[in-house]
Amino acid sequence: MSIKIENLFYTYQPGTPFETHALKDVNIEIEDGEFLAVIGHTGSGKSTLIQHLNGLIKPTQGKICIDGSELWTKNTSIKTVRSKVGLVFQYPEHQLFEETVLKDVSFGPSNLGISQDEVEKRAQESLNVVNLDFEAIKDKSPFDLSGGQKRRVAIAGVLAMKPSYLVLDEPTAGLDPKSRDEILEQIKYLHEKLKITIILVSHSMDDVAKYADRILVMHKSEVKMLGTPQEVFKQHKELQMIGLDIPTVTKLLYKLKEKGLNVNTDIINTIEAKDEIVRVLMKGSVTNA
Ligand SMILES: Nc1ncnc2c1ncn2[C@@H]1O[C@H](COP(=O)(O)OP(=O)(O)OP(=O)(O)O)[C@@H](O)[C@H]1O
Repeated sequence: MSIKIENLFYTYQPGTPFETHALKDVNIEIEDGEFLAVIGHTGSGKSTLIQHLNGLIKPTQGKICIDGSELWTKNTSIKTVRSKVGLVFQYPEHQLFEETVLKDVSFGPSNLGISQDEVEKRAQESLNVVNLDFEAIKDKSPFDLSGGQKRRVAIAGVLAMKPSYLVLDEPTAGLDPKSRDEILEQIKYLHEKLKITIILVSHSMDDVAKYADRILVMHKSEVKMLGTPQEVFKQHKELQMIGLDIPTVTKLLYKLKEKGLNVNTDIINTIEAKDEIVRVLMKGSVTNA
């Protein structure tokens, strides 16, 4: 059981002046039970990547298999995929629209063809999992809740579908530090106790290092690194050197060459010298997906 992504490319608005290659040749496998964090600068392709996982967007090229079933083929129903892979968007509370919390959390499961009792049972369980008191909150309007509570109600709505994979796009964005820690601890609980596979997009290296089994680093639409937090951090320290000025990078290029590494010194004193440093440092030390 796993999510397998092969040769995935995605282009927004192809053939127009606004054409953007948001994903280029992404190949990764996410194992059942794993906690994978996805990090990268803004615009690096993180959201585009995760929206492919539950069939929200269709690849321009390449394929995605969920537990062996290939998406976008006639044998795989999108409805089944969406119940297996739950997606929590950035600012999910903006999608709360029912009059009561209970109705909102019940919305997803009530479309699964299960009994009303089962729907309510799932809503109750999911609200408990995200630390909200079912009786106290079920009849409240979602609009009367705090920011952190709204976020938890939105996550409960996805959990009520009983997904095997939970994909969260920056679930802590805009929250205060206390609410952020609470949400991350709840995600940890879902992973450890309920054995849900977690795919978490985050901007915070510190947060992901604490919780993730592996970290996927996206950079300019490509997978830059994929490894354990230790591997990625070791590399990240080295990569911080690209923030250095060009004369320093130039000195570094020569030093690396002296060490016997295969370095192209023809590009000294250019901006490309920084890319060369990255290439040399990256080579061989981290699994490139
Ligand atoms: N609907 C769209 N139409 C055109 N281009 C888009 C669209 N959505 C995203 N893009 C572009 O695709 C690239 C990848 O965007 P994406 O949102 O996947 O990045 P991201 O890493 O999730 O960024 P952020 O951290 O800011 O959410 C960016 O260049 C972005 O401007």
